[in-house]
Amino acid sequence: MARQARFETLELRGVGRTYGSQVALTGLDLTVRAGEFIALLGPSGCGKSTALNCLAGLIPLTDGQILVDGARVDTEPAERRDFGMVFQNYALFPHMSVWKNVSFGLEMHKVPRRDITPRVERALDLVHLREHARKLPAQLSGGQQQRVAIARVIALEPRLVLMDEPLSNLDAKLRLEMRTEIRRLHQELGLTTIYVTHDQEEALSMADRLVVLRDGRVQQVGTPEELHDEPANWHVADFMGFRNLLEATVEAVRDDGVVVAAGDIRLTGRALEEVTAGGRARVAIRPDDLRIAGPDEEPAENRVRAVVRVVEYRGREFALEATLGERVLHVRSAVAPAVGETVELAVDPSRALVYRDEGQPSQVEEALAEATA
Ligand SMILES: Nc1ncnc2c1ncn2[C@@H]1O[C@H](COP(=O)(O)OP(=O)(O)OP(=O)(O)O)[C@@H](O)[C@H]1O
Repeated sequence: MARQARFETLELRGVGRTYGSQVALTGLDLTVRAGEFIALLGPSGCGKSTALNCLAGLIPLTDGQILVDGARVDTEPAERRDFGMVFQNYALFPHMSVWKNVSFGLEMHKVPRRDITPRVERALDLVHLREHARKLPAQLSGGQQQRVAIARVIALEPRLVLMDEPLSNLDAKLRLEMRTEIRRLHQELGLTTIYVTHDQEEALSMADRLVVLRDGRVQQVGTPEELHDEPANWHVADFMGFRNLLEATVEAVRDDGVVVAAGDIRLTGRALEEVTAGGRARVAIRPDDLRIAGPDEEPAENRVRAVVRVVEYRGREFALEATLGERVLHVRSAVAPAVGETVELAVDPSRALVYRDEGQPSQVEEALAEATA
């Protein structure tokens, strides 16, 4: 098959997929620009693999359209889309050498013989595997196998690269190395990439834009900074590492902030969704935005007195858990108080994000409920 020209835009319009009465994905709208690195992010079962497989043409859509530069591709079979896929389990041919694994796709695509050798060489060079070309996949480490899978896709020069949790079978150190490697390849080759992961750090460090999914629906699309600083709702905040999610009642909505009460705690925060006095809310605070304040430090507002229960050393700082009645607060701190000590925790009102609460449990609460069931 002849290579198709790179595109300007890839558009998903109302893409959905149901399995009987089970909605795996619904109403996915997204416009991807040429050269972008997009991460589809969300917890297990949120529909990210479904979205990727719909794009790849491995499963048909039940709703919506996929367009490349305005022309529909969702009606085309997978092999006509010119999209390349890197799978979680590498999906290498075990009986073929590294070289053959990479050249095979080119042969299948009827690339002229004289072009195959330079393309395989270049792809293997890019992933630093040239000297392993004669080996079989079983003679390689997991990281090297994943590099072969990536080389195979690079050699095909597809107009879109799809990656489904490509690093989840690697150990932590290799995962970090391969993150940088994939990012470097993306920058060097400018391949438009859609990358599925449940790891928010991975997504934040690699992607130009992130799409956060939950229960098959898009929650937010934004740059890493946008998602990090201003999650659209408390579920996104939950997923983005705001470990403190206090259930609260809105006391007052003022120009300079929203006053909320969570048991004995009273805080002024910044509303990122419309909230009304008397309504339920969730206050989301990152562990590194809760700081231990000195007794005479000004201002004295936005303070919580809590008892330190756990102190864990984490390299340059400490991860603390402090309790206040039933509540547990997670704090990142440069200093380590003693276990049992009472501390004053302070949060800047702009860093206490206030959201509407419809009463669903958070990830942690769900996990606790499952564990005690
Ligand atoms: N073949 C299928 N038949 C029925 N339901 C399915 C099928 N494939 C997926 N689902 C359901 O669709 C929902 C989304 O699944 P999907 O695999 O896309 O999630 P995911 O976010 O990729 O999760 P994971 O990270 O665990 O792979 C889930 O509730 C899943 O059970």
